[in-house]
Amino acid sequence: MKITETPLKGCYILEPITYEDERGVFYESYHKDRFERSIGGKVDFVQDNVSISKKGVLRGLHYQKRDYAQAKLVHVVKGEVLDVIVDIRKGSPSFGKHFKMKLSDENRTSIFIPKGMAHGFLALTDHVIFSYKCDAIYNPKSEAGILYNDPVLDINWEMAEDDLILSEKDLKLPLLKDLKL
Ligand SMILES: Cc1cn([C@H]2C[C@H](O)[C@@H](COP(=O)(O)OP(=O)(O)O[C@H]3O[C@@H](C)C(=O)[C@@H](O)[C@H]3O)O2)c(=O)[nH]c1=O
Repeated sequence: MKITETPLKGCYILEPITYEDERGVFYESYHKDRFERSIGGKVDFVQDNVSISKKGVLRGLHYQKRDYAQAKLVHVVKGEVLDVIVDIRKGSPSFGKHFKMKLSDENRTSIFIPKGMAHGFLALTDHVIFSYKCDAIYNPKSEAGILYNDPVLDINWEMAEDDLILSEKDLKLPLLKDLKL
């Protein structure tokens, strides 16, 4: 596994070794020991999630507050997404900055997102299967988020606004400046 730290401290890109033969492909999507050695710390994942999205679906930007803050290990099983991570850690030198990257079933790359980040992704293909591990359980009362097109974040989603599909909930998310962090 190749690991590279992104410009957001503690947020890593993980590229697995893949094995291809006449049957297809094999790779380890998660290996606890190697993963923890690579990031230099322990993470106790307690929930695995899968979402399936049509092309143009934008989910985000989400985080859970305080005691339910989640670190995530995200990965695309099928299709391609533009994955976006925003640093909302108070006092962080990269506060308000984002990192984005395409994740797909071709690059087979995962991103480790530490606690204190907001996360979202845009499905670039139909029937995207997005899979991720979380180190804190889902808690609806702790759910929070930031509006995907908050001008302060200046995220280029690389798709026409008219083609984006968002939930009612995500369209009503607040701006970064209005969050109580
Ligand atoms: C996230 C989540 C949702 N749900 C339920 C609540 C709701 O009825 C339905 C759909 O929820 P949402 O619309 O919040 O799903 P979604 O927009 O896919 O939410 C996810 O977005 C990405 C970007 C993330 O980073 C995740 O942490 C998560 O917030 O699933 C759970 O039961 N458990 C969970 O862990």
